[in-house]
Order: sequence, then structure tokens, then C-alpha cells
Amino acid sequence: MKTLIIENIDLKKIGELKTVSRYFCELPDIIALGEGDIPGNYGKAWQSSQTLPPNLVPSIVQLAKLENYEVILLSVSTLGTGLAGPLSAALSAPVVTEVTAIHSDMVIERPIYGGKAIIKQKIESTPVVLTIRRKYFEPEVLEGHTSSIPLNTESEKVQLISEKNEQTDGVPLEDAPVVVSGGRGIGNADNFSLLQTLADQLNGAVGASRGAVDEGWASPTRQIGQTGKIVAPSVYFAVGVSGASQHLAGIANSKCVVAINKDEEANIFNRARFGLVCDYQKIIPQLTQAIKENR
Ligand SMILES: Cc1cc2nc3c(=O)[nH]c(=O)nc-3n(C[C@H](O)[C@H](O)[C@H](O)COP(=O)(O)OP(=O)(O)OC[C@H]3O[C@@H](n4cnc5c(N)ncnc54)[C@H](O)[C@@H]3O)c2cc1C
Repeated sequence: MKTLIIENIDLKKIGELKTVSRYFCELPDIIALGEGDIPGNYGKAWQSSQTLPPNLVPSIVQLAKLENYEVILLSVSTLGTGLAGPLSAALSAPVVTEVTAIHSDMVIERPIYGGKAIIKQKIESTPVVLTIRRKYFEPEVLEGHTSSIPLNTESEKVQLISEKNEQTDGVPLEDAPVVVSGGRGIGNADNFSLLQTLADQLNGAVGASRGAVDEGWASPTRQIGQTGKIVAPSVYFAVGVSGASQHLAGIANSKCVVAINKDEEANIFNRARFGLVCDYQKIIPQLTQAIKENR
């Protein structure tokens, strides 16, 4: 099937979409956004420094019609989500969002009800627009580069006035191998420093539940869950987090969940591989010290 990847120039993001494209075709085409070489091999490649969805839509639609793409692949990201709806409308194509698995015969899986259930859907018509959840597909190792044709993006419906990058110390949350998350049970903003010390020992990042964010103890950029970030670390520590379904929706693909909660009935223990029923203030310093001594 004729497949088009649309993504920023980013090895991992493009690598994941390239893996997904293998379910549909041997060699996809790509529209790569941003500056720099396009990593990997493609049938045809277009490039644009424009990254704002409203300015990209008209030219992508024109190209998609001209090239008769059957599958358009995007990541679940600001860019992908911003493009998926307008492309679907303009191309009269169904859109399937948050895809987490693909089977033969165009059957895909995606979470529903905030991650409480997984639905299998069969795609019966093309073109189709798919947004793919990050970290569910092993990124293909991209070798070499493909030369590109400039994508003609004349219309400037939206202008970027300024950009403020999120300030993160250390590893970005989404890429961290270990995430230590705090919930309302942490009690106050200062106590998050205990979690930061543990995360630092493990080369990890600190996340938060919405409970903690609503209290003003953690930045909204740290929120994990249905309305926050989706993470999939090797180890996820949920500290003073009750385990509401909206929080669990953000950690569904985490490999090992360690829950620390003083309430043995807390729902987080249903998701955890390891659970500690105790006051986190007693265990976190000890755990941090033990890791320090055993490094
Ligand atoms: C539309 C919608 C979207 C939402 N999106 C999100 C989302 O993206 N992410 C998210 O997280 N939530 C989200 N929520 C909110 C969610 O429903 C919960 O309210 C929230 O996750 C609760 O946060 P919490 O677990 O930190 O707090 P609580 O539910 O108050 O739990 C605190 C936990 O800390 C434990 N505790 C207390 N003291 C200690 C201690 N000293 N040591 C150890 N444990 C202790 C308690 O036993 C309790 O289990 C959403 C809700 C809605 C309606």
C-alpha cells in the first residue's frame, strides 16, 4: 500500500514510524519537517522547515491526492495530532488515533475509555490517517540519508511569534529509562526533592499525578496520564499515587511498576509488579541510599 510518513527530523520518531510502515509497504515516502538531513531510505522525500500544522495542510493534501497515498502515518504528538484531523477532513479519509498495535489484514489496536480497554478495529477503506503512540513500536535503525525535494508551503495562515522551550534538568520525561512519580500523597512541593534525589541516582526523571499538579507541587509539564504525558520507562515508581484510571492511561506500556503507598487498598497495587505498603518518607531515603551504596 502506498504509505506516507509525516514527521519532524528526529531519529527515534521517524524510526518508529518506519517500523510501522513495514506493515503496509516495503518503502514508504516521507515528508520530513525541520532542518538537517533526512535519516534513512525512502521512495520519495519532501522537506520543509515549516512545522505549524495549519500552514502545512494545503500542500500535504495536494501531494497526498497527487501521489494517491493509501496510508498516512503520524505520531501522537503536537504535530501529528494537529495534522491528523485536517488531513482526514480534506481527504475524506477515516482517522484512527493512538494506535498501539497492528495485525494482519489492516486490523489495529488502540486504547479506549482512558486505557481501561483495548479496541481492535479493521480498516476497511483507504486513504486512512493513523496516529501512532510513541514507544509502542521499536524504532528501525535508520541508515544513510535520502535527498529531498522542497515541499511547497506558500500559505502562512499562522505565524510563530515566539517559542518557549520547556526547562528540564536532566533526562526528558518521555525518554527516561526510570520515572519516579509523585502524587498527592507526597504532601507538599518541597518533598518532591526526595523523588528528584532518587531519580538522579537512577538517571531518571520525576513525573507527577494530576493530584500533585493540581496542588501546585509539580509543573503541568510533569503530569502523566490521560491528559498529561504518556511514558513507557523500564521502571516506573508511583509514590503516593492512588492509581486512578486516568493516571494509569499514561503508564500502560511501562515495563515494571513499583508502587509505594500507605493504603494497601490503593488501586495502583493492581498495576504494580512490586508494592510497598508504607509511608514513602520512610522508604525513599533508604532506597536512595541503598542504590547509592550499590552503584
Ligand atoms: C477528564 C480527567 C482527566 C484526568 N487526567 C489525569 C491525568 O492525566 N493524570 C492523572 O494523574 N490524573 C488525571 N485525572 C485525575 C484522576 O482521576 C485522579 O484524581 C488523580 O490521578 C489523583 O491523583 P493522586 O493519585 O495523586 O491523588 P489521590 O487520589 O488523592 O491519592 C493520593 C494517594 O497517596 C497515598 N498517600 C498519602 N500519604 C502517603 C504517604 N505518606 N506515603 C505513601 N502514600 C501516601 C494515599 O493513600 C492515596 O492513595 C483526570 C481526571 C479526569 C476527570
